[in-house]
Amino acid sequence: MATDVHRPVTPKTADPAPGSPAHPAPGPVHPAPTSASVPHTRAPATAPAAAPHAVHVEGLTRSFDGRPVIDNLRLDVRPGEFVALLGRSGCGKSTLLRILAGLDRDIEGTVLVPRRKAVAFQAPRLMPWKRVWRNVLLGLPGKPERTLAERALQEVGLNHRSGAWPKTLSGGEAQRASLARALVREPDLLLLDEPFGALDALTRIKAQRLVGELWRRRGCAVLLVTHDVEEAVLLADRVLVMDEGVIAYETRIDLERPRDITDPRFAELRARLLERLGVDTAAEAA
Ligand SMILES: Nc1ncnc2c1ncn2[C@@H]1O[C@H](COP(=O)(O)OP(=O)(O)OP(=O)(O)O)[C@@H](O)[C@H]1O
Repeated sequence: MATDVHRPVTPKTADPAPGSPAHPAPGPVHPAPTSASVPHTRAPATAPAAAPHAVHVEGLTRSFDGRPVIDNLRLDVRPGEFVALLGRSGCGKSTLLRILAGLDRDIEGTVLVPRRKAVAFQAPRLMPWKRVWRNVLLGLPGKPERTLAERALQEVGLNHRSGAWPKTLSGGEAQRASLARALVREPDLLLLDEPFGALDALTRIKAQRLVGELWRRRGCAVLLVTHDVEEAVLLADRVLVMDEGVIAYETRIDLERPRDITDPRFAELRARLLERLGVDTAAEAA
């Protein structure tokens, strides 16, 4: 697995303009920083020859207006592992995901991620002037064939809308198109930022199942940012809780798949995570 090393770079890299493709193109997204552009690294930032991790983050700090939102954070994700990231609103989950995606490089510390990675956000971010299949191929180098997009669309059950305009898609379809755009990149790491947040309950369940299936079929590592504790326990091998700029708590989900939400062990894990998030489960039951 080819690995990208994200090291602190100055001057600050501009974020992509709103509406620009969210998905880093395959290949070295960030040119290796020159020594002149690496003013300080807290930890040695050399990529191991054979990366034992899909994500390796050490000493990561990201501040806004002098306030660290991420503060000396450490995180490892194994290849093929499904990790869910919970945390109260504003604790820095999306910031972490954007850093892993290479969309924010104004950081201190070391970030090692596979070169092949893709992101899907809560908003599908499709270009309205491009048909669905062209959206799927957006940002890929060369002149990729339509069939490449259609294979990915097939995987998410959307091949029949390949020639459609984005505005004619339902919310669930648009989200699946966004997933196809991620999958077409053959990612070793799939970064999902609340991808089901805007979907209605039924569509959400279907989308969760789809992501579970895709993960099993593809074998890539997944980092899913979510507010939904049940979703995290349903899908993940490991659930992390972010607080005060670090991973404050983590638990392994050893339940067999497919998971049964009526299993008392499921309920126990859910309750423990809610407690960690500061939710009073007794009040919830009342
Ligand atoms: N570009 C920015 N400039 C200034 N502050 C920012 C910027 N991006 C994020 N922040 C701040 O950093 C903190 C973390 O934001 P982030 O979006 O990562 O939180 P989050 O955990 O994903 O929240 P939510 O669950 O509500 O989406 C927030 O206080 C936010 O206001």
